[in-house]
Amino acid sequence: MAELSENAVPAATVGRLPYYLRALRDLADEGVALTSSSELAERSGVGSAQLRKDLSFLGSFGTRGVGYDVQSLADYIKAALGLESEHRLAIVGIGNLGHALANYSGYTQRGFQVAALLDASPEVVGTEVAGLRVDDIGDLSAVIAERRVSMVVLATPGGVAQGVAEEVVAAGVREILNFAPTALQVPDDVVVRSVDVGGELQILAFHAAARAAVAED
Ligand SMILES: NC(=O)c1ccc[n+]([C@@H]2O[C@H](COP(=O)([O-])OP(=O)(O)OC[C@H]3O[C@@H](n4cnc5c(N)ncnc54)[C@H](O)[C@@H]3O)[C@@H](O)[C@H]2O)c1
Repeated sequence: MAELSENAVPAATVGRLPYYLRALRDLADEGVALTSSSELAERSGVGSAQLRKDLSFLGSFGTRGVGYDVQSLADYIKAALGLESEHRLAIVGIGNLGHALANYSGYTQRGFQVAALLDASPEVVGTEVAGLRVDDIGDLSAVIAERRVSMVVLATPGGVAQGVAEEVVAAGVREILNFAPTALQVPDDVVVRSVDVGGELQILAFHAAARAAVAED
């Protein structure tokens, strides 16, 4: 399939595609060949009208009364997400979080391979983590070029994250997954996604407080 332009699909739809893909993979693993929009929506945790609308941005799928072909829809979403070829990652900052991220076993199944680990500490550089030798951050641009790294996962302390991100961008990387508690300033053509477990917990705390306030009324 031709790659979709970034602007053709709303960001919120792109954000749900991985959930549809995971649900389709589960169905395929269970030997299910055809699925309905309601089943796929339920497994993905969205409403079926939302699912149909999201899929309409990608093309025309499904046969009325028959449903969606699990494998071909999964292949189509994979292509839309740019997962037909493997993406090679570097994880920068191999502390507590970097170790956990390096040891995560789910990358391959989802289209990624960890190709490099980098850190600044002499105690960490040269050690082996998850089967890879940790490289020195000073060798960042060479490592990125040699290992054909296209995405970087940032797990350094917040205070150094901006500087590291600038080096990563200078080395040619355009996609960064940022775990550091820093709002990274990057050029317009660089995409940063930030993960914040603490922020998510605060949102849950908001809902808990709102529920408690209603119960008190
Ligand atoms: N987003 C989240 O939900 C979430 C959750 C946990 C931690 N964090 C953040 O992730 C980061 C890492 O947390 P941690 O607990 O693993 O910390 P840590 O101190 O255990 O690890 C940080 C690592 O970064 C390395 N480092 C420092 N400066 C560097 C540089 N310039 N270049 C490369 N490596 C460098 C250190 O040597 C260390 O190994 C912190 O910023 C923390 O706030 C975010």
